Amino acid sequence: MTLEIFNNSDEVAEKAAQYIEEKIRTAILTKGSFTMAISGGKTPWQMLKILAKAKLRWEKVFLFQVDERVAPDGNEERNLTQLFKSIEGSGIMTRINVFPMHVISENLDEETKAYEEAIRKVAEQGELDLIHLGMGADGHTASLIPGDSVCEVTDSDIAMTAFPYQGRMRMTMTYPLINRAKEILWLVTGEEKAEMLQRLLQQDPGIPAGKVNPTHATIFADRAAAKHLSKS
Ligand SMILES: O=C1O[C@H](COP(=O)(O)O)[C@@H](O)[C@H](O)[C@H]1O
Repeated sequence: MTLEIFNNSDEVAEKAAQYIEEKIRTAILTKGSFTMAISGGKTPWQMLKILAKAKLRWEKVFLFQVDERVAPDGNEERNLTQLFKSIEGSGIMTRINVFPMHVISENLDEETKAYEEAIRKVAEQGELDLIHLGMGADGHTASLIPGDSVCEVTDSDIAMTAFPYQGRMRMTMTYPLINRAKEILWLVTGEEKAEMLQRLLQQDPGIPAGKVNPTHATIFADRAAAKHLSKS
């Protein structure tokens, strides 16, 4: 696991966008396409806004969601709403292949299977080229929530949480899929994440983030999140 520390969250977003742009460029040149997944919350959107300005062959990019809240289409809490807001006006909207998690269906278990299949159709052996992850101040990542049995799922790539978290049920990528990714890019910013960043680096299995495969993982953090690190 590699750690890079930047001055602030704006710098993290800019460097992460540059990093992903380079990965996309190389993948398209070498194998013709790029498959990636993006998390939700608040951290990724600035990065995505910057990335959307890159001159790339966006029709070769397949973008999945790491997780989603069960809420109506267009709801501000939906990660998809924020994703679309981040790329609107950039000109990539009609070119990039976005795969929304369908969370307003009557049968969400069926939708989890359908999403898993959609990933397997475009990503060989269901291995995404890059998964972006964030981390909550409680150590959750994706919607792998502390104490929720969704963290124990090993036979599906996509699953529903057993309980609402912050008021919403969620659909999420599970460990098997996340841990198969060719590369993981963590974005961790803000002082409230400082303790969890230490635990992530120690691969502490007591928090959901600590159980993510560290082998091909890079963490981009800001100084606030990394404030304890020089002391440890
Ligand atoms: O609830 C969520 O939170 C985590 C962390 O979000 P962040 O904005 O604090 O980085 C996020 O990774 C996850 O996708 C999201 O649903």
